[in-house]
Amino acid sequence: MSFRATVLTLHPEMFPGHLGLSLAGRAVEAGTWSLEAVQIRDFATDRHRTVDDTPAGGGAGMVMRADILARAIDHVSPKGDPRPRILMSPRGKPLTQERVRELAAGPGAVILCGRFEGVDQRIIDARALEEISIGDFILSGGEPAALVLLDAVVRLLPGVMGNEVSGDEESFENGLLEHPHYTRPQEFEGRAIPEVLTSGNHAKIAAWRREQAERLTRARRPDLLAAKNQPLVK
Ligand SMILES: C[S@@+](CC[C@H](N)C(=O)[O-])C[C@H]1O[C@@H](n2cnc3c(N)ncnc32)[C@H](O)[C@@H]1O
Repeated sequence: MSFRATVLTLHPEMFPGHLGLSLAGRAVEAGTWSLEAVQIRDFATDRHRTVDDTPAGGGAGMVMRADILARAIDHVSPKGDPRPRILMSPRGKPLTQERVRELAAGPGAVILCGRFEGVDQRIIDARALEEISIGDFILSGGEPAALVLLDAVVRLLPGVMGNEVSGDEESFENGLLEHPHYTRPQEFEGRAIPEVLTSGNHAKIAAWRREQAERLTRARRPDLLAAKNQPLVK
């Protein structure tokens, strides 16, 4: 089963972007996944292909209209489509590697990219859109966020990554940041590769890596350790 991504956007020319290159691009050619970028303006009803209007209650900017978005969503994802419908949104749940893994195991995703001030709340409610954020900052549009989400998902699809093992050892996969990496030359500007890594002792190397991962996580992301060790209190 191949992963099917449909992106609703005012800028379809931004896709596939970097996802047309390298491993992700080759995986499209191999039929592992597909990407369709659909112009939201094609679902407008007036001559000027208007998709937005002024905010109810006043204020700056424009809001994307629920009726136009509904037509677009229903066209690309009719009733019965099993794919989750996602809205890229700074108000959404932060994207995690766990959610990325779930999406990669599913049939695909329909992704709506906001622009302007965002979208009318009623389309979020009426089509049960899952709001996902890629971080606590504001982009000018959802397109780069959709590319980030799809990049993270596509590299996990079967056969996409050359070395399948590396996926399991990466940051976040076990609740820790990854240990540091080294490669040749043995010495760089007076800095040597830590001795243990050239010892050939695999148990010692594994222990050192684990220790480094824990040290880094404690220093930089204590929230990850806390989330891993403490059961959720409901
Ligand atoms: C200028 S932003 C709108 C910001 C909105 N007025 C707010 O304050 O929450 C336009 C669009 O960019 C996308 N976007 C911006 N920041 C994002 C983020 N951190 N994660 C995901 N999408 C984002 C969303 O699709 C959003 O509708």
